[in-house]
Amino acid sequence: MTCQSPIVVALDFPTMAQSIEMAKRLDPSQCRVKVGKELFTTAGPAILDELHGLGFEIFLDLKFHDIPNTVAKAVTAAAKAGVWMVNVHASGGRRMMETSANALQQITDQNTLLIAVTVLTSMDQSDLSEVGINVTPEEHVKRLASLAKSSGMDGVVCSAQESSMLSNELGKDFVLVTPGIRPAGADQGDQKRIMTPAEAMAAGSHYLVMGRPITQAADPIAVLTKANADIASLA
Ligand SMILES: O=C(O)c1cc(=O)[nH]c(=O)n1[C@@H]1O[C@H](COP(=O)(O)O)[C@@H](O)[C@H]1O
Repeated sequence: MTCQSPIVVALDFPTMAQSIEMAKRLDPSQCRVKVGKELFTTAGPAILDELHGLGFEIFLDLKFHDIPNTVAKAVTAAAKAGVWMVNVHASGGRRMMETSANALQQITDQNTLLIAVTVLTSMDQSDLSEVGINVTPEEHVKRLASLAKSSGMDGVVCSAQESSMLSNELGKDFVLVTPGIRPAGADQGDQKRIMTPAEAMAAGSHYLVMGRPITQAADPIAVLTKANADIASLA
């Protein structure tokens, strides 16, 4: 089923049963889903089969960061499992990203998107300084995104606050995946660099990752429907 929406719902649940219960309330034409570290660690690859069986395209968000050979093997395994998108950390460097991109090119029957995480949306200037990076989040995102593009990545994960800058710098075809999406008035939680769904799309984001504002809402479908409507009204 072709998904009409840029929204990717993060199924950050502690059990397979809870994530499937949420997925069954969602419609694969209205959103994609994301399987992250918590769910994959508890449920294993079986969760991918279950969600594919429900008709969803899956972003497997395990943010691989290791030596080039290990990451290339991991993204290959993800592509063979048929996921729509998989990610690595751009800070793993050029050889890690190039080796992974080359490995995916060998798999001719899959078009899995390979995306690099730049600066996590939970981090701000002070978090970067503490790990020895003394430039603004925007500058560091730009540096890592340029490296990701020249290393063969299809796009990056960044905050929507950087989408406009990256779209101008790296072109409109370079895929921008933006978490830290908060409808007006929603709880910010641990996210620091945030935007609303409509603002993020207007800034040039291609895909919006939304977790708690949907999954923890009293009426998750209402929040998703409203976000899709706000985005559609931009067109
Ligand atoms: O790669 C990601 O998806 C990701 C990168 C990033 O920089 N920030 C970020 O929040 N994420 C993920 O996006 C989701 C955001 O969830 P909420 O904050 O609940 O909307 C979580 O599953 C995070 O793991």
